Order: sequence, then C-alpha cells, then structure tokens
Amino acid sequence: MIEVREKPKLVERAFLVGITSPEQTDEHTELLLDELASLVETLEIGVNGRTVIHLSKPQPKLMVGKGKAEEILAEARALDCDVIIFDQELSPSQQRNWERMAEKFLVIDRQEIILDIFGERASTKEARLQIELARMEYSLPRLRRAWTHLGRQRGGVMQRGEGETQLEVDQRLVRKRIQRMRAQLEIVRRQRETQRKRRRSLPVPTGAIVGYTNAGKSSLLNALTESDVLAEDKLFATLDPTSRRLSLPNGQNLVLTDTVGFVRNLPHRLVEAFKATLEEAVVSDFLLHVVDVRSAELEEHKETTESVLEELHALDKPTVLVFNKIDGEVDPATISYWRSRYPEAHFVSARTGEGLGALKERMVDLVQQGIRPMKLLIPHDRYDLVHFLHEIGAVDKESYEDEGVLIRGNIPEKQVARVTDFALAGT
Ligand SMILES: Nc1nc2c(ncn2[C@@H]2O[C@H](COP(=O)(O)OP(=O)(O)OP(=O)(O)O)[C@@H](O)[C@H]2O)c(=O)[nH]1
Ligand SMILES: [Mg+2]
Repeated sequence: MIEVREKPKLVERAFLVGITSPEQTDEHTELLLDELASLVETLEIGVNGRTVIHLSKPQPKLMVGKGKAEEILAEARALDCDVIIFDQELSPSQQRNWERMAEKFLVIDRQEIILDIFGERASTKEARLQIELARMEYSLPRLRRAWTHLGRQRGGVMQRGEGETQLEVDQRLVRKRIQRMRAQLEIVRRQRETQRKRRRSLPVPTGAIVGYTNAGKSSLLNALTESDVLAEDKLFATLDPTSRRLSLPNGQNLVLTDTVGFVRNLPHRLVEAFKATLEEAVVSDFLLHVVDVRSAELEEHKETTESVLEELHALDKPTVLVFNKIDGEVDPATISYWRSRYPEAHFVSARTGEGLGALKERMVDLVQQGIRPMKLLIPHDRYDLVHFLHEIGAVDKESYEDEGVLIRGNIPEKQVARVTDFALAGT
C-alpha cells in the first residue's frame, strides 16, 4: 500500500488565474474563468478572487513571471484563499515550483478539478476504475503528492484512504497500482462487452441525448419521458448513463439514454473514461444533441461536443440538434438567428414542454427510417414474437387465424431478420 505521510487537506476558498495570450481577448478569458468557477463551485469550493494575466509566452518555471507569481500569491493570501487554480494546464514541474514557493497553498489546474468532479460522480465500477487510473497517471509525474481530494463535504473518496491524499508517494508503488488497475479494467471491459452484445439484440430502437454540460440533457429526458432523473444547475450532474422508455406518438417504443456532459479542454485521459460512460451514445440508433440557447458560447460548446463524438466514432449517426431553454427571458432575435442558421434544428423548453411534441414527431421519422411494411403469419407457439412485435410498436393490425396470428405492420430494418421466416408472399 502507498504510505500516507500527511493527513488529507481540504480546501475551501479558491483564487482563480486565467491567462490571456496575445491572440485572445480578455472577454474570452473571462468566460473561461466563469466556467472554471462553476466547475470549482460544483466541488463546493468557494471562489474568493480571480485574476487575468496577460502573457505573450508561458514561462517555464511558474507559467507566469516571478514578479507576477508573487503578486498572485499576495492577492490570494489577502483574500484568505487556500488554493490557487490555473485555467491553463500546469506541467508537473511548474506545479512543484509553485507549491514550493507558495508553501501552505495548494496550486492546481483545471484538469485536476475535472478529475476530482469525475471521481466524485462516477458510479459504475468501470467509470470509477477509469477515473482512478486517470488520477494515478496524473499524479505519477507530480511526485510530491498523489491525489488530493478537494471537495469539502463528500468524504466518500477520501475515507477510502489508500493515498488519495496529499503526500509523498513511492513512484514504484504507484506504477504497480496502475498496472493492477489496468488489468482489473480489462476484466470489467470484457464483461461490459458481453452485456452490450446482449443488449444489441434489444428490439427497441435507441436514442442518446448528448451535449455540453448543463445544456439540459437530463431535464429533456425527464420532460420527454415524464421521469425524474437528477437535473441540477451543476456541471456534470450526470456521469453515468441513465435510460428511460418513451412511447412515441405512433405507438412505437423507444429507449432514450441520458449521458455525461462534455466540457472543453477535457483532459485527454478522461476521454477514455468518457468512452466507457458514453458507450450508449456510440451504440444508439440516433442522437439528440442538446445546446443551451442562452449560452454565449453555444457554437464552441457544440464544436466541443462534436469533436468528442468524432473521437468516439459516433458522429455519423442521424443527429437532431435541439436548442433547449427557449422559455423565459431569452431574446427572440437570438432564437431567430439560430433558426435561420440551423433550419433543421428543434427549439424546445424542457421546463415548459414547448416544442416537445414536434421533437417526438421527428423521432418517429428517425425511427421509421429503414422500416419495412410486412405481413406475417406467426405460429401459435411463437407468441414470444407476437409480444416482441407489440413491444416495438410494429403492429398495425392483427387477427387470430387457425394457423397462427396474422400481423400487418412495420418492422425496423435491423429486426427484419428475426421475422422473415414468417413473412407471407406479396408483402
Ligand atoms: N429555463 C430553463 N432551464 C432549464 C431548462 N432545461 C434545463 N434547465 C436548467 O438547466 C440546468 C441544467 O439542467 P440539467 O438537465 O441538469 O443539464 P445536463 O445537460 O443534464 O447537465 P449535466 O448532467 O451536468 O451535463 C438546471 O438548472 C435546469 O433546471 C429549460 O428548458 N429552461
Ligand atoms: Mg445531466
């Protein structure tokens, strides 16, 4: 086991540092800092102060010049902070230099915040393993300490001990542990693969709701299916996929899955963890890509989401762009701007239900793509198939004959193979 030399230290008050390079505007950096602040607050760490530094070139030692670094430190001290968080990624040596200089302060970056949130939210075994592995790999070159759990209230991760604290770690032990976790992960992955194969034969068509964090994915799932998946004004409220059944207006059933939100500058090692939790999106028949119409950075959020989807090879699916949160004080000009830019998109409010009817109709079309009209005679000893056809909403008409059940209906292309033996000529 890894030796823990210091008690875990919790942090409560943060000082944020954003860096503006010559090709960026201050406004943009401020927006990034707003997002960092939301991420930090998600961990229930308060933000006491923030600053934007203009930098023509990152400095190797401390990212910023020595004089600037001292100013930052003085300001953070004056504001009674106990952690300094850079929006930019700090190299392990920059981080060490900072912590040497700042003594009592913890100095970290956005990556560490995101890893921490993920660690807290993951609930499946695989997601937990993935994230722990990502943390270990992150800590390894950072020698001085392994994981510091940041959140103040949720002791869960910390109490499990095993070095998830601020400490000096024996690198060799960490490496061993990483190896062990990789092996464990491989086992879990194989199990999931088996489960997925089983699920693939699931008769019901599936759709996945994807999008930037806080766009309203869980709210949309709730509104569409009248369920109560956790929706919160927090980033990454959802980390593991949740599925709900939805009946479409034409009577057909569908399984809709909510997924983890995306965020920009996602640490690359977390894209791996995403792959596990996003499997549902990858195997679904279509995607609903949700964006928050009120976001000042809608286009950027959309691109971030698309680039992660691309990495997951899930970009080529039928996708409906859904602008959410059109209720309330949103400027009509904004909406008409997006309408003309994305004429195919849907405009909805998960809160008021506006636009959801049309969205469901669109899903009917999506599901109907590749649906074939058929006439079948199912023998009486195959009521399982009759049941199945009802289940997927494929039955238009049925009658009981001596030889079996006569069914007229529309069968999704990918299910046709299951019933072709019973197809009657002339259909
Ligand atoms: N006004 C308004 N607010 C909404 C609407 N839909 C969602 N929200 C709010 O937006 C916030 C985020 O909603 P969620 O459904 O948790 O968003 P999410 O995309 O699932 O977020 P993550 O799981 O964190 O990625 C919550 O505070 C919701 O109440 C809407 O149609 N209108
Ligand atoms: Mg959610």
